[in-house]
Amino acid sequence: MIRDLLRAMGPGHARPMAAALALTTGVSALQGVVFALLVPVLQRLLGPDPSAAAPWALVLAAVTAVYAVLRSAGLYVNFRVGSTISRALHHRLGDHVVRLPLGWFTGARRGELNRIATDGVSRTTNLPVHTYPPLADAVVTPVVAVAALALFDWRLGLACAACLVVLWMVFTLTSDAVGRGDAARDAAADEAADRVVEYARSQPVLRAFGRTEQGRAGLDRALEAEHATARTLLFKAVPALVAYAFAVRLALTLVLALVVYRVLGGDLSAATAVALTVLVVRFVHPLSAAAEHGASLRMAVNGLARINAVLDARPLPEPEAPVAPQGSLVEFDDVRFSYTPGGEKVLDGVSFRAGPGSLTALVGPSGGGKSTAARLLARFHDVDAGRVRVGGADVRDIGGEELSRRVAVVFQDVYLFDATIADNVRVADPGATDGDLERVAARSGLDRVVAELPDGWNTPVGEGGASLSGGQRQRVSIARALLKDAPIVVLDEASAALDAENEALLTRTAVELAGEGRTVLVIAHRPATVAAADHIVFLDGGRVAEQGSPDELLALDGRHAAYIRARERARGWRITADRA
Ligand SMILES: Nc1ncnc2c1ncn2[C@@H]1O[C@H](COP(=O)(O)OP(=O)(O)OP(=O)(O)O)[C@@H](O)[C@H]1O
Repeated sequence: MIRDLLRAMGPGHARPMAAALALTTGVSALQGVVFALLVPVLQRLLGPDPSAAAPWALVLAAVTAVYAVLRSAGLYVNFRVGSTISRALHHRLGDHVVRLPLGWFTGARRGELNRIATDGVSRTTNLPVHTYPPLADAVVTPVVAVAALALFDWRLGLACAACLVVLWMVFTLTSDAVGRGDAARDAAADEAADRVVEYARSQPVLRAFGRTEQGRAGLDRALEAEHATARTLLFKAVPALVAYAFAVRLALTLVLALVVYRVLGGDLSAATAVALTVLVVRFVHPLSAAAEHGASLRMAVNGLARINAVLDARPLPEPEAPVAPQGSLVEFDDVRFSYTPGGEKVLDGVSFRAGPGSLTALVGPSGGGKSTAARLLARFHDVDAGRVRVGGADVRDIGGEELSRRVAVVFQDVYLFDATIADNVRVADPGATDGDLERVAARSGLDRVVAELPDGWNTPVGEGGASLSGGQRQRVSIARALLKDAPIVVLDEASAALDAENEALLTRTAVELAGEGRTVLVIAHRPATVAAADHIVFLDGGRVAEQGSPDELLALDGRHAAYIRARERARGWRITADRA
């Protein structure tokens, strides 16, 4: 547990953590000494000569004063450790996550990361303040007091020690049961959180097709599964906690019965019996609370395991001696790739070239591998075999920053920050002047969007860009890519319906960018964009089924031509081999 915590926090925290732990443990042990000192004080107070209690009372007062000071210091130190843990875990997660390949951030991972960074970290932060001190009081204090008790009466000490061993076993079983149930509930809660977000996002589609009930089925299933795991946790935890509380009371009753038995047998004086009874009864509450804190400890352990699982996710290796690409030729050379190790091949021997000053359209049926090819070019993932080259250099040998400078991607599902339009475009170049913004806005069609909005460039776009239309978001995204001024541009054409103006905009931008000497790849869904391309790569089932110029592929009258005819029929278009 401590090792897991230190691993999650990173180097430099071992000493302060060990000091805080030692202080908390020492304070609990000292509390045991305070309780044990009550025995000689009470023995003498209740005996024939109460004045004999004075020296013991002085010792008790001195130890209690030291205990009070250390307890306050411990509280302060533990609060500081708690905030250090919170800061360290957030920084470590933040620093690590930005180095993870973009392919790591699937929808499910985003939900999980959110819960880990909030719930997982807060459980761990609670450890030094709310979990460990009461647990140490419930475990260390009785152990020390029992050891001291053995000095007064070894038989009673032995009986108490046996009780503590049995209680420890029940305690371990209890917290294990809660820990297992909690891990299952956590996984179900992650799934439910993802489904809620998905349901909210899919509302426009579900309502458009009147399928809100059917669309809820997945969410209902996930919520039901979460309830089921919460119920299971309850059914496991409550009997375990009740059994533990019963075991504590049974053990204390047995010890008290032994005290009475020994008094009646004349082996123990009444004064000692009263003193021992006070001592034993003093432990009922902390011992009873131990199971709850043990359960919290197990939950924190689960949270830590999830934090460490994120920290164990490996970033893509950066080259030790980065190679500088020469130019912006893009080459796919017999590329093979699957999303899961040993899983189905999503790209299987894909080879093509996209040269500077040309527009290459990746075309093909849904699931053919077009987006995957674009992601491999931007190195969201590494290929399993073959090579993706930029300017003659394998993308794995180019530094991450250099590759990002060279490749700009306009995604289909544009994400905008909850800031103004200007801020969103400036993400590509924070130092861009207003003039730079106007220039890229004129080229991307964003100028018309800005002109129509009352606050112009200063219009807030809402979370994720929610207050803009799909077409407006795409224009912001294109403006952002233009501002980045990268020599290689990948445009993922929206497959959803956009208005005619927006449809034409992307094609025009792609042609213009290629005309300026850039390497442009478009994941093309529209016949007009395909017709405007210099080179078409038709991907089907992860393989290049055909490739060539639009004229060549139409003349071939193969898979590509049939696919385009089908799409034209669907849209009521007519295609010619002419460039747009
Ligand atoms: N993150 C992912 N994890 C696992 N499998 C994935 C992932 N992304 C895509 N796939 C799978 O890889 C295959 C190719 O998907 P890809 O998105 O590259 O196809 P596409 O040609 O771009 O399709 P579309 O035109 O519908 O966007 C599909 O079978 C898809 O289910």
